[in-house]
Amino acid sequence: MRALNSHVLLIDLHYHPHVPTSTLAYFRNSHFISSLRRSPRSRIRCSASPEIRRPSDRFYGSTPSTSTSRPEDLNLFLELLPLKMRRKLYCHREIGGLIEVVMDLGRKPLARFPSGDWVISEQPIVHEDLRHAISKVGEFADDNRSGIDRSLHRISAIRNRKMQIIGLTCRVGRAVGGSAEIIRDLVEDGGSILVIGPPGVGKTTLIREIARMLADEFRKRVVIVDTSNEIGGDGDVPHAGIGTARRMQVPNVNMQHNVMIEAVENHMPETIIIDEIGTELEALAASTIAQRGVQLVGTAHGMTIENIIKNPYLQNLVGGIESVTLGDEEARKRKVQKTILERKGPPTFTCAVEMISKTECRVHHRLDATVDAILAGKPPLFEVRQWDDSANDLAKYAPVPEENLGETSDLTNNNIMSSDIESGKDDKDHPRTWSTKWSTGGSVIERSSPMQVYTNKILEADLLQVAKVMGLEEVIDVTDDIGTADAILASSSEIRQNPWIRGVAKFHHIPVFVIKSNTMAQLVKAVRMILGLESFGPKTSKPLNDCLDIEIEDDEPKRKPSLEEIDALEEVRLAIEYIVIPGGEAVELLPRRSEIIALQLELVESYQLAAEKSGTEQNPRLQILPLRLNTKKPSKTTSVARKKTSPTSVSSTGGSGNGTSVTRLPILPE
Ligand SMILES: Nc1ncnc2c1ncn2[C@@H]1O[C@H](COP(=O)(O)OP(=O)(O)OP(=O)(O)O)[C@@H](O)[C@H]1O
Repeated sequence: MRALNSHVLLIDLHYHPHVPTSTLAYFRNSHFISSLRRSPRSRIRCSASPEIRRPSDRFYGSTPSTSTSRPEDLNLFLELLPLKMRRKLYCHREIGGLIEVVMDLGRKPLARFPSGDWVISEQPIVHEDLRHAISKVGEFADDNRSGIDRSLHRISAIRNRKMQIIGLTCRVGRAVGGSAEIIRDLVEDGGSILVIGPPGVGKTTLIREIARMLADEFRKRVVIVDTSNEIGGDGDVPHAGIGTARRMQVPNVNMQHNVMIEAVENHMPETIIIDEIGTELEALAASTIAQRGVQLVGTAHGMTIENIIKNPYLQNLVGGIESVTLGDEEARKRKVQKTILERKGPPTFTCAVEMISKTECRVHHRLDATVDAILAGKPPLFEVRQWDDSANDLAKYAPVPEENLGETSDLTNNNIMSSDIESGKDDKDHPRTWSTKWSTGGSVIERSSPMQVYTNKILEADLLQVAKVMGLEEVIDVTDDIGTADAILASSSEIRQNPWIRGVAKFHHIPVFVIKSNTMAQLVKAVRMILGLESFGPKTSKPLNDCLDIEIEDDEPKRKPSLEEIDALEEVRLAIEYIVIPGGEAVELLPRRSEIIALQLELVESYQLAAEKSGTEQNPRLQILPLRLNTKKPSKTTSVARKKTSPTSVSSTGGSGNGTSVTRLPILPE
């Protein structure tokens, strides 16, 4: 059951004038930035019900969402500081958003706020200040971290070579209710979620709230593997911020992976929450857990998925990578180099969230697709989400991939959630809400349902099957009613024979997508073009009186001639250039398959010579005659064939009158 059952879901697709500044900063130097700037983006806004907002408090008011930490939690934190420093800090207007206090021996103490650092006192820290702070916290574990009993604060120590503490980083921990609203749909979906982001961006706070949400709202059996007691707080009774989730402490950091496995084996969890997966063993333990069908929510340090892919210890989290050497044929088909990188196996996590700030993130709905795209050197598709605390509003931006930009001007505002489409994801929160606008002749028809395609002499079942394989069955459908169709899909022969299709298309302002053959490859391309996932290419005829004709070209690379073909054509060339033309004699060629004979005939005709078929039905062959053809220009295919066989150029040195003789060629060198 959803806790925020009064959520309002507004689907609002339009050009959004602003991209959040911090998002832009994050994407600087990235090719995504251009697509974010240039592309029309779809925006989905989800407003949460007002109940989740509580009256803001000076201590918690400046934070996004709502802190569920108690005021005494902050008092516990401030007690770490000597009285004078405490008083000064307490008066700071941003005290509610305090992130950390840094105390280094012999240096001025610093307070870190979201707005920047602030010097608490001009008096440098002395041993006594450090001793005071240390006396208020528990023992430091072997990761040099400690906490304050029943609070979420984290105290990390810096030691000198004699192992004496000479510096402290004291981080304010707080449970922030509502901080997981930004990815509520992912949490609810039940897939495993990898959260990555730079230090201090709010990963621990986010997964703490996810743990609470899953345990309290979705009634799941949640076990937190709490390596440095950061999620559930210090002490044996966990902090209220984790709700009814259970917490397992870890005696020392090197045992984190053991405790992860132990959690699955002993406590029958449905979800395991783990902060900071950082070693190969932990990554392996995570993948073991995922294989046992347990939902996993974990964090790792890194800015982007690419960082994780490049990290040899964490690679396993995204399925691992391996280099593969392709055969010539395969490499040509895929249009890639022979040695490529590929994902080794399925990633441990279903989706990934790259945290940009406490209120912004990038969601990769399908981690496998993202990893594959990165390995193939293509931009991965993701969704940018931004939580607006003041409006209690979630905005989702889906950048259109770069390759889809630029050429779709005739079908403007073809706004589709491309990342979701690509991922084949069926968002339960907003099913069947693809909104498409076709702009035709100045009038815009708006619709909020799957694209309706009218097919002509193309099996509907074929189209639907292809859409299904592509994971796009939710966004494309077929219709019998051409008047309500968004697009027409027809074969080129049909279009030639039945010009009425164009007439109707023109009348209803519907684009016509024309395929040459009913192959899967052409249908895949057609589906992508209809949905605006692929540009139309140079062959698109511009709108003729509002009717847009889009010819779908074959992606197949032009086939190289086979050895047999080269051999047969070379035979023709030699016969013509050595015997037929200089000697004026007919030449009978070797028996060949009829397709090859057709090619030979084309080449003969390109020399403007006549030929006739001879031989038996089983062994057909061609005879080149020393007779000149009157007209016939060399065809395109023939000229290609000629190039392949390196023909010698014909010199026009004269010719005989009655059309039966040929121009003689100079004698060729031996
Ligand atoms: N949504 C939020 N609203 C207000 N404060 C937040 C929010 N998320 C995190 N914080 C604060 O930001 C600071 C850093 O948060 P957190 O410890 O969760 O970051 P982190 O990414 O886990 O850091 P690290 O990687 O160093 O462990 C903490 O003081 C925390 O209270």
